Amino acid sequence: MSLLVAQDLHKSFGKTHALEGAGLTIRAGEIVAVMGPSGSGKSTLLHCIAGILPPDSGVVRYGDRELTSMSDRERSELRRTDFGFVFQFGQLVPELTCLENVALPLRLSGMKRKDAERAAKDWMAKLEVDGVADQRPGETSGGQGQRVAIARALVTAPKVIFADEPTGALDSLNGERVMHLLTSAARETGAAVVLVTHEARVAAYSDREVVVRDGKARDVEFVR
Ligand SMILES: Nc1ncnc2c1ncn2[C@@H]1O[C@H](COP(=O)(O)OP(=O)(O)OP(=O)(O)O)[C@@H](O)[C@H]1O
Repeated sequence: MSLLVAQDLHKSFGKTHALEGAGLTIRAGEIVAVMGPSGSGKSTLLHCIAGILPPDSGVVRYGDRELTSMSDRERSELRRTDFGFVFQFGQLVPELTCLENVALPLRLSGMKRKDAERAAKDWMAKLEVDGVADQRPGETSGGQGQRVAIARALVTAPKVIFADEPTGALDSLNGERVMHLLTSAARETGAAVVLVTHEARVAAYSDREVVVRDGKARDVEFVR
């Protein structure tokens, strides 16, 4: 079943045509790697399909709803309820402890502190970072920080996790560990993962690869 469908996306930044007719289909629960050379438009595509960046033209559908015709407010609400995000540098709130960071999305949706922190602790244990619960992000290693960020992305049980170079700042051993934990957690919850990477080693964790060249995405059916 198609969960997220993007058709004929165009996006320019001044004279730079980042996307020129890109399309993509993500099915429920699948892990898709978006690959391609630097500057080909991978991040722009991810931001457009995740409702972070409005395309200049083209359509993005999520289930039976059209992201591209929603108001900013509806799109933010959808991102909060249905999507999770992991970026290259975790993007945790530095003033909060790791536990508070993971609990934050639940607190923002109105959950009581105690319940939110209990759920956050469970996810931190699954990602093997419960040991840094009381530390601030600046006091953890890069790999721990990324695993905390993944716990935060998963805590709301999103339908889709968008990950942009989640292992980009890690050494290969930590990168493998993060990918293993991210993909097994996603498989456990049934979340789809859209993973931007330029590393074949990272893409090897996906079910399927999509290659972006010159702002156009081409599906490569490659089921492992
Ligand atoms: N906010 C922006 N302002 C101006 N130009 C941008 C912006 N974001 C992206 N671009 C340009 O759009 C093109 C596509 O960028 P994008 O970041 O999507 O590529 P990418 O494939 O993710 O690259 P990389 O692998 O290097 O991260 C590039 O030429 C980039 O310079």
